[in-house]
Amino acid sequence: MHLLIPAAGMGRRMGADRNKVLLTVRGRPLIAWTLLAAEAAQRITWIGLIGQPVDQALLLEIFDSLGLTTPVHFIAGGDTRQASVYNGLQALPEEATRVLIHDGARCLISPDLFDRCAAALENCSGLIAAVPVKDTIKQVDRDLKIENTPDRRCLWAAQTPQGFDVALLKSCHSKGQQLQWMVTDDAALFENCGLPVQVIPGEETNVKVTTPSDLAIAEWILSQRSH
Ligand SMILES: Nc1ccn([C@@H]2O[C@H](COP(=O)(O)OP(=O)(O)OP(=O)(O)O)[C@@H](O)[C@H]2O)c(=O)n1
Ligand SMILES: C[C@](O)(CO)[C@H](O)COP(=O)(O)O
Repeated sequence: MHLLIPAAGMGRRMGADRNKVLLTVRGRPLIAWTLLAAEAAQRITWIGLIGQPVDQALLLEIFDSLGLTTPVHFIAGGDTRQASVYNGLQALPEEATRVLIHDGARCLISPDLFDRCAAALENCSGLIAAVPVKDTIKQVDRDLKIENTPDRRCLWAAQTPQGFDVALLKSCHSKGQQLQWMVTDDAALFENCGLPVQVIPGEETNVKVTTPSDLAIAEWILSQRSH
């Protein structure tokens, strides 16, 4: 299975002086943990690491230091996650018919979740990992007045990996560019095109490291694994 790892963000909400995937967690750059999980997965055979050109040398140094056996290719990212994934899709080998897309910032993923998503993608053209929400979710208006409380039984928090038929996803991304859709995950492009997306149970620990408190959470989770 081909895997694209978007890792070309700026980490604004982290407030760090560099791309947050380069920050150290339990002695390793955050992105190293993501790459190691992909390496340990049985079904990942190719990795496209999408990064900003300014980070290329350091990212290449990191995956060289890991001694990965899975082929890893650097792909230049874009100004948004959507643009970065678009670039990644253009860089896929011709033989790639299915692709998993996993946030570099979700460094706590287990190899098993990669493999479960890859296996499930053999039976559908679009899927996401997700977990049921635990909080009651409120939809609010611009004045933060509650407008609606959706039925929690129908609410799942989208994670990554997200997996798709490559030709269909390329078509949805192109339509999104033409119609100027701005989405925060690739599944939304599929949905906007009226294509089905299946939810696969994700992992509570598959958090997206976004703010400083997430770094502390990642440190703790990784410390529990090394016991
Ligand atoms: N132009 C971008 C923006 C984001 N990402 C990647 O998409 C994933 C999810 O994005 P997010 O957590 O929002 O990362 P940042 O955009 O770096 O964070 P922020 O929004 O706080 O700046 C991350 O692995 C990030 O590196 C990317 O490849 N290209
Ligand atoms: C793709 C994603 O991780 C699903 O929850 C999320 O939408 C990424 O959002 P971000 O703002 O780019 O971190």
